[in-house]
Amino acid sequence: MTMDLAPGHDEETRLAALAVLAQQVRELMDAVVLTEADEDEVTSVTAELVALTERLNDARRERPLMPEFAPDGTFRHLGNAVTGACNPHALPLVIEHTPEGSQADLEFRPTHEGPPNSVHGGVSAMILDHLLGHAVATSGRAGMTGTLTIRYRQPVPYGRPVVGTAATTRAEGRKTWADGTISLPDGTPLVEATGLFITPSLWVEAASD
Ligand SMILES: CCCCCCCCCC(=O)SCCNC(=O)CCNC(=O)[C@H](O)C(C)(C)COP(=O)(O)OP(=O)(O)OC[C@H]1O[C@@H](n2cnc3c(N)ncnc32)[C@H](O)[C@@H]1OP(=O)(O)O
Repeated sequence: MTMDLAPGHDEETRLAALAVLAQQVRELMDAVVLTEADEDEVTSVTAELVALTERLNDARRERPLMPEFAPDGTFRHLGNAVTGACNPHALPLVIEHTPEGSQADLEFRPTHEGPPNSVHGGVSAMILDHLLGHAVATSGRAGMTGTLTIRYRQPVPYGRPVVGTAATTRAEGRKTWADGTISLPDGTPLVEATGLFITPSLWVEAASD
């Protein structure tokens, strides 16, 4: 089912409300991984969540929100798993375009736990994949990740600020390479990444049609 809005409904207001819902679901997910509630309480909460899930599914889209330009002209992808304000899976990452490349202040959550008390390596890799891809895209050479190499130097904490950065390093034909890091605010590197991004032949063919 598609989400047809009632006439006069302000879509931006609805999306803002959806972003608040997504944030509440992030809080809910942390509550789930941290709760010590007893079995009856857990079962009771689950029943309420089943009902809430059904209410949302009464007006279900076929797919998450697509990339688009917001009314103020900024690019956004509200359904994205890394940056989407309307996707509870996303932190969401807010990426700044800097003279060097891309940067984001971020704070992981208890739901990102991998090894006890630190962030799962796959989650760090996902964030770096996106940051590198953003740096490549904003250099004007958008592409898909071909390879991503990660070096885990120190465990990444959750519940405290860390910084993600990325920048392109070289380009050759449809290939662009980028490096990035997740670091402590004092610059101590925790995770380093190098990626190869390839502008798909399909995109090049579509652009020349
Ligand atoms: C502002 C917005 C910011 C958005 C940021 C988003 C960041 C998120 C990025 C992602 O996570 S993307 C999702 C993960 N990646 C994928 O799903 C990619 C899946 N693979 C493909 O779609 C295609 O294989 C690919 C586009 C990578 C390449 O297809 P092509 O048909 O364009 O490649 P082609 O076969 O013509 O090969 C071109 C060159 O690339 C090389 N190549 C292809 N795939 C490769 C690969 N995977 N790794 C390394 N090299 C590769 C290939 O050998 C060749 O090298 P040479 O020119 O030197 O001969």
